[in-house]
Amino acid sequence: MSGGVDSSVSAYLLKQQGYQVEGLFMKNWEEDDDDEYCAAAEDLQDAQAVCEKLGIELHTINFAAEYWDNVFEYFLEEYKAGRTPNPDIMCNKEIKFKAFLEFACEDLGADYIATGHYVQRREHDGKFQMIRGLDNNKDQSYFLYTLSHQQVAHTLFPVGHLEKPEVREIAEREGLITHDKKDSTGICFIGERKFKDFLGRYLPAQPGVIENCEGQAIGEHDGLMYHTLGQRKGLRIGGLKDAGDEPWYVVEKDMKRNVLIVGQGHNHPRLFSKGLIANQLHWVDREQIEVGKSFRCTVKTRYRQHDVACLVTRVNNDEYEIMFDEQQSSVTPGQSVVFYQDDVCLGGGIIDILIRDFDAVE
Ligand SMILES: Nc1ncnc2c1ncn2[C@@H]1O[C@H](COP(=O)(O)OP(=O)(O)OP(=O)(O)O)[C@@H](O)[C@H]1O
Repeated sequence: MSGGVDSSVSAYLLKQQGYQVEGLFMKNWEEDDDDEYCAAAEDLQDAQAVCEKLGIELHTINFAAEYWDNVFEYFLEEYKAGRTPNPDIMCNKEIKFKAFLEFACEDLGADYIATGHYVQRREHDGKFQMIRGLDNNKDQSYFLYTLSHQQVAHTLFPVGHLEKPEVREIAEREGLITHDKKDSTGICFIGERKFKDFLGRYLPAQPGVIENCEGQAIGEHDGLMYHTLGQRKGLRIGGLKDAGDEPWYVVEKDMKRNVLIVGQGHNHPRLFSKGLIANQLHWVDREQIEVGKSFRCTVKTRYRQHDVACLVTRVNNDEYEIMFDEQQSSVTPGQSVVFYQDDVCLGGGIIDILIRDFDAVE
């Protein structure tokens, strides 16, 4: 229980269904002097209030050391390498569905864990598949592709077949104080504080030049790690004659020269990829395919993106090539590519290399 509305209603629904329910609140981040930004204490109080209302016990556990070693260090390494990681996906893999699941089953004697994620599961040929959440707007399967079918088999998703407004209505009707609590946004350990200040505390920033695609210096950046491909906001560009009003977008991070390369207009050709190479593949319940073999499915290269049809080919033991039917804008190394067959989440991997027309020309 996170102290949010989705896990509160999940606990309520399971109790209604006759399960013996207990709450588990985890703490993953030790606050520092900046703790005005950390809502953990308030979240714990809310989880406690909901458990009291439901008449269930609340346990707490601290996974801050595991989180630091397995999620936060990966997050910093990726930024250092010029990539844009997704720590929530790593947190699900290493913490929620590993340390947390093990603790619940082994130490608390649970048969299942349940979370307030908007996904569903379905038994198929004796295995559990992960299905998109019914509420298209909230579907969280993108963040859960690292789960195995055994982990899915041990997890209940009580709100996955509901729309978010229904979940809030249930919470209000049942007098749960979390009913109107705002959805969490952004990276949990950064919270509402400024991303740039936060990252700057852990990684040295190296200021440099911004160039246009013709190699002309047109601005300055405070560090490549503060920028991501496709980004528009926060670029300091100036003094360019006849540039017009169209906004500028990051199209490349030249790590060797510490130069940020930008292109003008949201249709700039260098923003588009026709495919990508992914590694660190995980399959929820699909058999591994042989090297050289292909299959068709749809993918998302970012949360809240429409699926795009593609051909997936296993290139070697570790790498897969994904070629889109239609070019995609702002695909970003370090983010995840997630595979679907209709509503079934097949699995996913980490985007390593982009396949773009202009790369071949250069
Ligand atoms: N600190 C925590 N302790 C225990 N469980 C957590 C914690 N944070 C998240 N979870 C579990 O993971 C689920 C998804 O977490 P996420 O951060 O995406 O929150 P959310 O979708 O806003 O859900 P909620 O409304 O329950 O906070 C939660 O519903 C909860 O079951």
